[in-house]
Amino acid sequence: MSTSGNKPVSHVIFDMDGLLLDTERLYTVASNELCEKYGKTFTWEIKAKQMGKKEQESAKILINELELPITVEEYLRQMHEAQERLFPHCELLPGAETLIRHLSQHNIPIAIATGSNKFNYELKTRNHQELFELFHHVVLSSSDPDVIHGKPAPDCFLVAAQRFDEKPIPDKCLVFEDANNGALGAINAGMQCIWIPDKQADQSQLRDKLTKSVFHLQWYST
Ligand SMILES: O=c1[nH]cc([C@@H]2O[C@H](COP(=O)(O)O)[C@@H](O)[C@H]2O)c(=O)[nH]1
Ligand SMILES: [Mg+2]
Repeated sequence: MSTSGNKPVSHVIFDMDGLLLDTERLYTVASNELCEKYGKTFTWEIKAKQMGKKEQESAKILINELELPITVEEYLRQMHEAQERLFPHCELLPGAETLIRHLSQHNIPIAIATGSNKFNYELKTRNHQELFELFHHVVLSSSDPDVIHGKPAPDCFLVAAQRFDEKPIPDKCLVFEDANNGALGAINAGMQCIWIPDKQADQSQLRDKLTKSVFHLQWYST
């Protein structure tokens, strides 16, 4: 398998939120609800800083940016309450299922590297279990002791590569990401990256560093 003008890849690592699952929209619903309680406005600029981070890091960003009068623990308690209500209904994003099944049928090893934790992973994948079983492994940055720093650090991608049986070098791994932090993390890991950003993302930061940038995973579905 190769991507045009780039090095051949043997293993594929997927981000999860906003890439495979339509959960970024739900994080926004939960964050809006929380911010409104304190008379504050949640913005895309703040969200972009949070995306892909481990949840403790992400909590600190929002609390500091909006000077919320709550602790990280209280923020997480309120967010988990909203997420328990919202995530079990999340849908797959267009093209995700076709691409996952295509790679799996062709015996290309696939894994997930997400900023999420175990609790949220179970909520988000509850209705998609058969599909998520096709992944060789899943790295949950917020619950995994081997992931010290969240994206844009390379940690979760390097851990994901090491957990494939073949332990591929980073060069041979291709990452699909939606978040700026995630795409930077993949590049920092020395991997190739296809960036599928939200339409609101600031693209100037990343364009020249990436293997490819597209607006839809469906673009890759055969
Ligand atoms: O609006 C938000 N989006 C995303 C996150 C963080 O990003 C992670 C999702 O990362 P990824 O895209 O790597 O799966 C979530 O678990 C959460 O920690 C967040 O806090 N708020
Ligand atoms: Mg994402």
